[in-house]
Amino acid sequence: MLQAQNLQCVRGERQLFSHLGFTLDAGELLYLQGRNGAGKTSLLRMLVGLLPPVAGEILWKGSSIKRQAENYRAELCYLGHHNGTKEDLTPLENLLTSARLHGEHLAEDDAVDALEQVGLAGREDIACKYLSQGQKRRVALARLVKKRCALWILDEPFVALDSTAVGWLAELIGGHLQRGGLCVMTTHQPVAISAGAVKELRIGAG
Ligand SMILES: Nc1ncnc2c1ncn2[C@@H]1O[C@H](COP(=O)(O)OP(=O)(O)OP(=O)(O)O)[C@@H](O)[C@H]1O
Repeated sequence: MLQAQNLQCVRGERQLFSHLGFTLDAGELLYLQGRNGAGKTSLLRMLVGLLPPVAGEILWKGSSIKRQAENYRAELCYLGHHNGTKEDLTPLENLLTSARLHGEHLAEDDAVDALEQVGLAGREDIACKYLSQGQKRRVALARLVKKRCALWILDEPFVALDSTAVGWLAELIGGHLQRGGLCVMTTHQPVAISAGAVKELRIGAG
């Protein structure tokens, strides 16, 4: 369903990778690996269409993501390095605003339920600037709970989470894969996720 063909990435003066390719099918998880600065985030940004490759092509369901940008965006959920939460808004406002910006319908009850599932019950109405780093990460992750999209692209999703939240997120990703979803992610922490097929791709040397 997701194919990367012959990708080349250059940032500044440096070529980070070239001739990079993989295929990922329904129910599969791809771990991107590599040292700091190897180009993992750059590849994720390419996969979501935010960074055009110097060469190569990314295909979703057999056709270039450039030719179906809107459809493709509707089928993916990207969680970047940064949480993308607005500090002055509450977790509930953040979740509802993010859904609206992405053209999704999210009922307030469902948003409250998502926040409860990520362990933020009782914190829904406090401005995010008063939350801890791990709680802010949980606000960002709450987006994954209700959004039913096929492809999850996650950049270091476990960062700042305590062990309970790491276990919860591993189960959430496992459930997504069991329902036939796909996931590409980077992590420097080895986390056990039950998935049909786990693929690994190492970027750069070392
Ligand atoms: N906008 C930019 N202009 C120039 N160079 C950039 C830009 N963004 C990133 N880089 C460089 O590209 C390289 C790869 O960065 P990237 O964030 O993709 O690495 P990474 O593998 O995700 O690293 P980490 O494990 O530390 O998160 C780094 O050397 C970085 O400095």
